[in-house]
Amino acid sequence: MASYYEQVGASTIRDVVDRFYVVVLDDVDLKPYFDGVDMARLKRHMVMLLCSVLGGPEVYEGHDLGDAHRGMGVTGEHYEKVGGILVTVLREDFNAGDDLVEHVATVLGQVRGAIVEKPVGAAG
Ligand code: HEM
Repeated sequence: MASYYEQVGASTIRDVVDRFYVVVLDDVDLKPYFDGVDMARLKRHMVMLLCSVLGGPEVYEGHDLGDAHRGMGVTGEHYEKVGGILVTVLREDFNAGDDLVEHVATVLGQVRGAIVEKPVGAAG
């Protein structure tokens, strides 16, 4: 059976990532995290990561996700928001099927612990 990557194609994955960051940066709570960030590089790394998560041949060459987000103080609430944006973009803007969306949601659950530094509702 064709991998999700083969079904979707690398060029669509690039479009998904472009759209994803448009929505993320449009959110007043999320935007400040990305001040001064090299977005071209970030998008390139996110595309590689998403391609490999979907079964493509790309090898993720960015930092380990824990290292990449260390010190940012990403809250659980903001994590759910970002993950929710990715899922919504896939489902609503790109008509991704349930299987693909569920696979991505599973991976989001697996990497959450590496990225979130503050539990939901924690002060500060
Ligand atoms: C939802 C799951 C997430 C995934 C899969 C993810 C993935 C990534 C990847 C692949 C990078 C690039 C690392 C590198 O270039 O070496 C990155 C960087 C970054 N992420 Fe995330 N991320 C997630 C959630 C978040 C959240 C919730 C926030 C903040 C609210 C966030 C903020 C950032 C920022 C600001 C950078 C840039 C770091 C820098 O270049 O200095 N990420 N992320």
